Amino acid sequence: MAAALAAPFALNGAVKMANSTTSQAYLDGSRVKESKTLIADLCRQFYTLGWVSGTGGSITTKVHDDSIPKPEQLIVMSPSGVQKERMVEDDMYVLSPSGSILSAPLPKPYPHKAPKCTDCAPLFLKAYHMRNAGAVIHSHGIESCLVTMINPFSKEFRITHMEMIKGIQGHGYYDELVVPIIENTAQESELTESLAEAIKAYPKTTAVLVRNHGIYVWGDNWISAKTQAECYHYLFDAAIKLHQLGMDWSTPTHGPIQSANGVLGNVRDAYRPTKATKIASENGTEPLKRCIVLDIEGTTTPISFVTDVLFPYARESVGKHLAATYETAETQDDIKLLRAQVQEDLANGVAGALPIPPEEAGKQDVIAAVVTNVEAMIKADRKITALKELQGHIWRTGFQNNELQSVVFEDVPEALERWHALGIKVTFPCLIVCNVKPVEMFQVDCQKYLEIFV
Ligand SMILES: CSCCC(=O)C(=O)COP(=O)(O)O
Ligand SMILES: [Zn+2]
Repeated sequence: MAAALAAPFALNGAVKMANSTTSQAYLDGSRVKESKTLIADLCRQFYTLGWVSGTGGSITTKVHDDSIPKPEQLIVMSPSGVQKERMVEDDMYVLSPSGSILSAPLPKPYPHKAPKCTDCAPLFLKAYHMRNAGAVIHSHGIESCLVTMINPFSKEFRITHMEMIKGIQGHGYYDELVVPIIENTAQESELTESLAEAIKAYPKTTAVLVRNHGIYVWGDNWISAKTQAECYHYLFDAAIKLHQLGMDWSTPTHGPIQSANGVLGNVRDAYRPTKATKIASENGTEPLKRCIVLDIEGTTTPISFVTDVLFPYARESVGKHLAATYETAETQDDIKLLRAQVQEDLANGVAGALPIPPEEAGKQDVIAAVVTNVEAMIKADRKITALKELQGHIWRTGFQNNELQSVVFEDVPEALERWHALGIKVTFPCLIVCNVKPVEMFQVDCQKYLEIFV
């Protein structure tokens, strides 16, 4: 027999709920009984799946009763620290919709511990209150644990193009399923605030993963929570197996994880522990984060963009750029560099070199001579600093004026987003052949993922 508690809601043997008064008889009645038995049955079943072994994991359901609006239905929860597969109806707690304990199990003799409501109670209440859930399952299934460990910095689990995604509320086969990951804490109840934050930040989610621990899954009722929990575990298992096969679970094709030479790089390699990472984690400090150094020409951007767009643009814009910026210190420096280069070229008899007159000759004459020299240098495909500097400045203006539109391969934004989600920084080598700041070579929506080049 369960023991009824004197809770703030108990009124002369009646339990006052938000809009209705329920008698003690209701608390002891068949609907509550069915929910208690259901939790015991489900726990036995989930034990065989490894979701609630070693007393871990927990289940809660509302007392489904069509005559009572869901926010006012009573809640049944399992006890804490017990062998979940051996629980019976009388082991369960009954709570009011706001979370007050209305009835608790009777103590059992040694070696049983004194009864206590599940430590997951505050977390379950968040799902009830923030999502109007009808049932919540907390699983310690190893798949839900391992999937958070593959990429230890990831804040989300993402997967797409898997049939079982259809079993998750509001999702279709082609949708990307995103499950937030929160960090584990010493005590279950300490997870409450980060779980609430994740629920708020991911309005579409019906689950939250807890790193190195498990998952919380909720649904409109116990059937929905159970179905979704099964689908989530299936998808985590699939992701782990794909990862073991060297395949990328997060892309639509689930193809091989690209080699370090590929555009996407090798995310597994990005997490292969280095000595420094190992030492840091052994010391209990946060492991070092990794950085990917990207090339642009031929890696993120077609080489043809440089040859067919950037170089012609620079050639055609020299005169206009010099005329518009002639008085600036930057352009004066560019002209100074070019004048010195031309003097050297003249001394060496380089074809096409023509003297650039001194500043006193006037803006027009200086610009005309610079344009002639620059055209000859571009025609000869000279790789000289003076030319690269001027070209870089012309391209920068072109990107700023939107006369130049950046081009990146179609899988680059996806890779940048994924690396960003994994906490991996993306940067570029200091010397870029075309002397454009890398950030300018990317569409605005990609720029946020880049470390700004300085
Ligand atoms: C070995 S289980 C540790 C506690 C835990 O994570 C859990 O889910 C069980 O909580 P409960 O209080 O329901 O036993
Ligand atoms: Zn747990």
